[in-house]
Amino acid sequence: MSKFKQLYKPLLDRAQWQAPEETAVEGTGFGHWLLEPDSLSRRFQRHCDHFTVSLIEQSKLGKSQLSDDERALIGDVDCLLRKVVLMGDGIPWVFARTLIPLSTLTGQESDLEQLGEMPLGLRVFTDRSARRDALVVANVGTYPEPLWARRSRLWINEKPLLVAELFLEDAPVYAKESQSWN
Ligand SMILES: C=C(O[C@@H]1C=C(C(=O)O)C=C[C@H]1O)C(=O)O
Repeated sequence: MSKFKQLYKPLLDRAQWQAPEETAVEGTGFGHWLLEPDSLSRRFQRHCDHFTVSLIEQSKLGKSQLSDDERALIGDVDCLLRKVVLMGDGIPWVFARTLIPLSTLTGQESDLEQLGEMPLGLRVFTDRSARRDALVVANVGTYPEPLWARRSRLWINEKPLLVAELFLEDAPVYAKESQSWN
């Protein structure tokens, strides 16, 4: 099992998700990253010379293994599970876990199963129908070091997928300059 899965999946599993307005993230430097409505991948590309995705795992997840939260957001459906690490200039920035209902992997979206190390967001957000909702955030760090995560539902051609992202220690979201609006 990769160190990323061993280290980071438990952190996402125990996240106590909150709506952004219930937290103090809005208007902060890191908040602009956590609340990014467009593609995070596109934003990361602007903050490094070489943005890459490393595929950690891709497998089928039976509907019985969904959490109640997940089931409420994407339905009681079998899914494709995709786990990746997003890297800027080779430095791990985000651990991401995505649930794509098999019913979303149909028609024009059947290619999502063969993404490999192509960033999911660059594929999804090229579609004019793409939108993000149900965004929640959580601090899964240990005081005084925050470690922020977010989860949101993406829609493409009115079909959902659920993305959870853990912003790792070296991500630009924690950089001093991110305190400015950008
Ligand atoms: C949804 C996006 O895609 C990003 C890339 C992912 C992947 O390649 O699996 C998963 C989550 C995101 O961090 C995005 O760019 O906003």
